[in-house]
Amino acid sequence: MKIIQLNDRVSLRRNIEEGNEQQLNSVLDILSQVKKEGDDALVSLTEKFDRVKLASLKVTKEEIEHAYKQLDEEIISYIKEAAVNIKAFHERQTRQSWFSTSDDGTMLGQKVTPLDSVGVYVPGGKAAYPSSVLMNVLPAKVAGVERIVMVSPPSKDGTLPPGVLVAANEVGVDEIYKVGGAQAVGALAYGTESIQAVDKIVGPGNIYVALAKREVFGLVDIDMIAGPSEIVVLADGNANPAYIAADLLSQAEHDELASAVLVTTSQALAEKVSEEVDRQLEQLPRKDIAGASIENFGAVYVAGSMEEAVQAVNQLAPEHLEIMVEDPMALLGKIKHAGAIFLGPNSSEPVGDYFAGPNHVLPTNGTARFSSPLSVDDFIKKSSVISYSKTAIEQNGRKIAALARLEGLEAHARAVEARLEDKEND
Ligand SMILES: NC(=O)c1ccc[n+]([C@@H]2O[C@H](COP(=O)([O-])OP(=O)(O)OC[C@H]3O[C@@H](n4cnc5c(N)ncnc54)[C@H](O)[C@@H]3O)[C@@H](O)[C@H]2O)c1
Ligand SMILES: N[C@H](CO)Cc1c[nH]c[nH+]1
Ligand SMILES: [Zn+2]
Repeated sequence: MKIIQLNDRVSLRRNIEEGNEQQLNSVLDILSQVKKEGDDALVSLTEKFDRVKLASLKVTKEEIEHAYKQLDEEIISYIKEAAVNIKAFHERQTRQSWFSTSDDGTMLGQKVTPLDSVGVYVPGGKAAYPSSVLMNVLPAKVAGVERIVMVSPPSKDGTLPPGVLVAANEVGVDEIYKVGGAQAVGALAYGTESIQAVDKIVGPGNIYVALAKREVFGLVDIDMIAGPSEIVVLADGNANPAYIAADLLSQAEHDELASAVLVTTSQALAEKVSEEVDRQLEQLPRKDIAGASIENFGAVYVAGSMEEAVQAVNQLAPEHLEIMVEDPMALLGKIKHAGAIFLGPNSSEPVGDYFAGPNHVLPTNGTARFSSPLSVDDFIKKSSVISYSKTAIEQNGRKIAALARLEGLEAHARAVEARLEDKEND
């Protein structure tokens, strides 16, 4: 792993979310096929990209029952326990409608309503992600979304992985379809004969999924464009190099484009972690992927002071930040930009990926500067409520009419004045 003396130009930005021209053209072509040909396009595109000819897109009850038989009781119980933790965390995020009344009889408020329908994309190319089913569906459930549709690309035998199906069934997904990539996003946005369109599409995916989500945004809402995983570890000289190397590799194994970075005040620790990464990498089953990620987007930065190190972390604004210093709580207040912050030696990043409760769908590529983890807020919307009394309109009607005329909007002014002049308005 490269060891670099820190200067002020650290960045995780990888300019990958734009895609190249060929990828964008391919996505536009796929979306237009789905719009024109509906289910026929979904079947032929699945044959082309996933190499499977589907007899039907919808997952049946029998397929879900079969999935339960393929998994050990023990792992099913862990999926259930993770779901309990994730649900409990997200229940603390719920918002209530509120209304307030003033002496003149005015009532103002904010009405909170869950979205009617949501489509959840679960990636299925390089790995199966039952954890992403829980993380995307549970906040929608807690928000009260009525219809939750899941899509995921089928494996070569035309099925979805058992863990994905069991997780979906455990958290109450209403409909599951075996379709992935840009074509799945198109189906959720435009609707086809079998898949009714939804109001919002959430969930991570590869570049084709990301570009398709960006393209249909406006017709439907989207959560974010979640890019490849990122981890930054902030450590002092006393941190455990083996733990740090293991945690860096945990994210590197996601993707050749994932990034894993250590920022430390200790040259000695930098050297030990670099050696540990090389040693542990050799023992990993996905060492090709993790190795490419470490080679291209891995780095160890050595800072002159903890202050300088914290500044670098805020500049990186990583998806995941682990703080491995003597007193991590003392540094927490100084961290401004990070999707999820893991404190102390036992809070390894995968604790958050699977089990603790907070969401693992997080802002990437520096977007933690202005955005937040997926949450219940992503699945609700707010309507403002205004109720003016006779007293309130009499006291304020002329002011409102004047403000309308300032904008040259006579009809606005007259609409309000109609109430003031109406003798029957008692
Ligand atoms: N941020 C998170 O929370 C999170 C969680 C899990 C996974 N991920 C990320 O999601 C991504 C998953 O990517 P993936 O590829 O494994 O699965 P995916 O399901 O996103 O993509 C697979 C689909 O891509 C389409 N595709 C493949 N090649 C294509 C081509 N040449 N032209 C058009 N379409 C094509 C196919 O339809 C295929 O079904 C990874 O980057 C992973 O790191 C992120
Ligand atoms: N670390 C990923 C988000 O960057 C989420 C995940 C799913 N499974 C394992 N990890
Ligand atoms: Zn992960």
